[in-house]
Amino acid sequence: MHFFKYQGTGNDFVMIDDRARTFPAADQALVARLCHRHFGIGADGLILLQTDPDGTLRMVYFNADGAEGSMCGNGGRCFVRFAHDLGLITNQVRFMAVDGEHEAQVQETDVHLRMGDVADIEHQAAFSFLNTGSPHVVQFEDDVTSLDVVAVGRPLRYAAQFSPGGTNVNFVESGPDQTLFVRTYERGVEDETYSCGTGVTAAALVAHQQLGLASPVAIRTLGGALRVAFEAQLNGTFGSIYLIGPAQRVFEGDITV
Ligand SMILES: N[C@H](CCC[C@H](N)C(=O)O)C(=O)O
Repeated sequence: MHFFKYQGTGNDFVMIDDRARTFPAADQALVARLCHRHFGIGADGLILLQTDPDGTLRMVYFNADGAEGSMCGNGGRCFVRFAHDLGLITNQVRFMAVDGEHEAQVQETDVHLRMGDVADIEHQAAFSFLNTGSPHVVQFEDDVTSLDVVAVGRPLRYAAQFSPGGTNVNFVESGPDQTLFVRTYERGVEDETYSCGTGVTAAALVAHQQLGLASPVAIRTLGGALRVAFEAQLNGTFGSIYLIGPAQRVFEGDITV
């Protein structure tokens, strides 16, 4: 099986050109093995690039555990780069994903990916909860650098109030220059990843509401820098949300399945 490997701020994905629709998408064990860092290629997730009969590009995303996931922002940026590298698109594209249609632009090394509008942010005492294509807890911390993200994140990921689906968990530190530092525990990977696109999007929107940060919000992750641009409406909803940052091919190869 031929594959490509992409990464966007260190969130890495096995990318398969599945326009022939031959990939056995129901085989969770296969997807999990391809993503495994010791028995497979190694990735946080796997993405199929498909085309519908009417020519629409379609992104199908699986978490590293092999189950089909909800929307993946960094994966979406890598998907756009992949379609561009294959010569399927110019610098502007529309594609379908699990949460609906997305529009994106390729601008040099960056991909600007439009995310779905966000209507509801639930603020609780310790954290906020919202869905940016995937569900996210956003919790502010004074010192995110030395936080044990897995130890603190995992109980929230499995907390009864988010069952049965669970949630991703983001720890956010607000820096002196209006930038955020975000570390994320990702469900479906069940570990910290270097960056999570829907997670930093969630962090930026909460930081706008709670800290007054203006669009575009600059965010640092373990895997690099991202920006989130948005239009905040007076009624507390958000539109024209863009996740902006680099996405690149790392290597390609063949694996025996
Ligand atoms: N890394 C992804 C998020 C994947 C979401 C997934 N972990 C889930 O909620 O099942 C991102 O860049 O947005």
